[in-house]
Amino acid sequence: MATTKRGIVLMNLGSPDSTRVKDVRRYLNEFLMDERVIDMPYLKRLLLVKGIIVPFRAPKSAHAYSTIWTKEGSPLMVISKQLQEALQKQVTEPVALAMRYGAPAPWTAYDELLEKEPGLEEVVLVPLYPHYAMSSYETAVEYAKEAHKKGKYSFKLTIIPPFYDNALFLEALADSIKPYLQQPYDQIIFSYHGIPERHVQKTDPSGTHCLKAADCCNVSNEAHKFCYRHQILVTTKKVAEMLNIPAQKYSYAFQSRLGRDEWLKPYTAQRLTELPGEGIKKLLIVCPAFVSDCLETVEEIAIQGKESFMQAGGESFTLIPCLNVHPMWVKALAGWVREY
Ligand SMILES: C=CC1=C(C)c2cc3[nH]c(cc4nc(cc5[nH]c(cc1n2)c(C)c5CCC(=O)O)C(CCC(=O)O)=C4C)c(C)c3C=C
Ligand SMILES: [Fe+2]
Ligand SMILES: [Fe+2]
Repeated sequence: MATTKRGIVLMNLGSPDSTRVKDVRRYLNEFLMDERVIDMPYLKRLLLVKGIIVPFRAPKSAHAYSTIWTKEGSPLMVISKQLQEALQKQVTEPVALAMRYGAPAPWTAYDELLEKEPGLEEVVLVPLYPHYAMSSYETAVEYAKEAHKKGKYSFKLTIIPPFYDNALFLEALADSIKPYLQQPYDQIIFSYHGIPERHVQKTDPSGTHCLKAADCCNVSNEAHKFCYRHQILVTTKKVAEMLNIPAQKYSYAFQSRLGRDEWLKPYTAQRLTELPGEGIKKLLIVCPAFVSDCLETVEEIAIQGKESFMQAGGESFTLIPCLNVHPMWVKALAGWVREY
């Protein structure tokens, strides 16, 4: 029986090349000039990003990165490479890594696979995002498709869909949280990267359901295939059920807001200052929109978030690590690649 010669590309977001302001500026310019991240007409976006956001943000972000940077690079890059190596041990197909911003670009990953497997017939692309958002999953997929088309590669590109409700992902996530539930806690927050509310409406193909219909995310609808809010609610509810966490002991919130637009609510930063006043003094926090620890978990939550929670009267604050190279997560990836 002839088998297809396949390769795998794991695709994550990417980090700056270093913590130097110049490198962070270049990274932020590429990231925020993405029309799926800052969805404005080109000239308006250019003025806002290059004239206002990046000049102010780059030095601050560079400092934030410097507090979490390791000898090998940013946590996101280091962990993504570890994941690539761990998956490579489980599958016979060559595995490469690509990033949406910065290096390695998708074409570098394609070329690397072709070098290892010259007769490559199919590449399975795994965007490392459990949930659909135009600013994460969609932009990564479109970028990888564009690179495939421009490079006139002859192999077929197969793309793994968002896996927010996939049993293997949920089981791995639940397993990673479980040991932390042994310690005394008042509540566990599922904190997801936020997005502007406008983005949720933009990805609704009907234009009439998301954030328009009553209780939209809990009423079955075609739009949920692209609805970030619906998908994070499903992940939260299913994991809480799997771990028997009672309703009053868990909640969800959205972090990393940028700018003044309305983003999905509640905001994690605000909840962290309110919770101690509501009697929630011992907090667990998990960030399931990220499969690898990164600036947004290690700096924003574990450093800044902890500080504001403790200053508001909190007693204990524990960040549960992302899936990173959890054996069940690596196994899940290997299984999907076999299945697709
Ligand atoms: C989980 C998926 C992500 C979504 C959705 C997302 C949306 C989104 N992000 C910004 C702006 C920034 N995000 C930044 C960092 C960052 N974002 C994600 C993931 C998602 N972003 C990750 C994994 C990271 C960490 C990268 C790392 O190197 O560790 C940053 C850069 C850092 C900073 O200056 O804060 C920005 C800027 C917007 C505007 C947005 C939706 C519109
Ligand atoms: Fe982000
Ligand atoms: Fe929805």
